[in-house]
Amino acid sequence: GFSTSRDGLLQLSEEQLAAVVHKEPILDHYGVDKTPLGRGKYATVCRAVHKETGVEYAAKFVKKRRRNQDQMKEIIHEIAVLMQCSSTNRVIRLHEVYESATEMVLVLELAAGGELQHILDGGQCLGEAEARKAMKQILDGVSFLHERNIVHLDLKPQNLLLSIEDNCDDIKLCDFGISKVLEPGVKVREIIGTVDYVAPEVLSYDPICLSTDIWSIGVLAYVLLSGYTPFGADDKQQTFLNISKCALSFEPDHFEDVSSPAIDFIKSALVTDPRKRPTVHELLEHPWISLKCPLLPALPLKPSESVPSIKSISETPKSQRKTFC
Ligand SMILES: Cc1cnc(Nc2ccc(CC#N)cc2)nc1Nc1cc(C2CC2)[nH]n1
Repeated sequence: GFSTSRDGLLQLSEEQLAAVVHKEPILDHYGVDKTPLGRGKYATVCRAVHKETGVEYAAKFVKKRRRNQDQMKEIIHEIAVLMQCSSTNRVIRLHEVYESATEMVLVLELAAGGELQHILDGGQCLGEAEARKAMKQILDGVSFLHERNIVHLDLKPQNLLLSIEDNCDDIKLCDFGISKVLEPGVKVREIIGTVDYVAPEVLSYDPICLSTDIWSIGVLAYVLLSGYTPFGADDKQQTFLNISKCALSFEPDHFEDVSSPAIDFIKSALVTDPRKRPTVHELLEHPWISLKCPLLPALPLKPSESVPSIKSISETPKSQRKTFC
């Protein structure tokens, strides 16, 4: 088990840490690419190949000190969260940790498809079926976290990784660098996160809760379906204002072929009062995601079954008609 400190950070005992941290140089065991794959807030991530096995990973280099402040508590928290998430495929797996004088290096599962953001670059968006499939996986990952009282606080397309390039069949959450564990009675307030995805309570410095992630999920669905951010503006201040006022609009030409269940899903999450937002489990039950009605029968039907003709459907009493959607 892991203990939490007063500020929402998980802790590891000396033994737990010693069990995962290697003190020798990572370069003794891995070939690390010079060009980084990308940068988190305070980290550099490079492709790394294990010399003996040839297996590829993503090595995340995190400075132990930042602006002359010790960051070990925050780094240990990220390691502990990743260790708690080792039983779900919806979160990037932690493999090993290396420690040098100045850095901690998290050796993480490589998602070769890169960031979901990459698909959205150039103003692209996903088709509704793709967006639904992506959102279902993201909700599965977030429900795993929320069941453990972990709030991610930085859900955005850059932190959603694809196992396979341009393919939304296997999406993984990453970057728990600013996540928190919410304990009853522990007030966590953080003015962080990425502007476009941050919830109103973060801007007004009110306590953060699991529903802070639900707001970001609403923004994510809006972006995947339209390619636009709902509150984006030319400058940060205006974006903050749009978020605080929850100035939400659905431009007809950005949403013309988006279904009303999808619009309703977005509207239900983008509610100013965090207590009025659905939980992640309620979102998993939302008609857009759970697709309450049965899908069209997979063709071809068995020879014995004939597809009912329109005439026979109209003769079938309403109560006995199968609904297709
Ligand atoms: C092919 C690829 C391309 N670009 C990034 N960008 C990136 C960099 C840092 C963070 C922020 C973090 N953490 C998020 C995305 N990650 C990739 N694969 C990863 C990246 C990783 C682990 C998460 C680093 N596994 N596979």
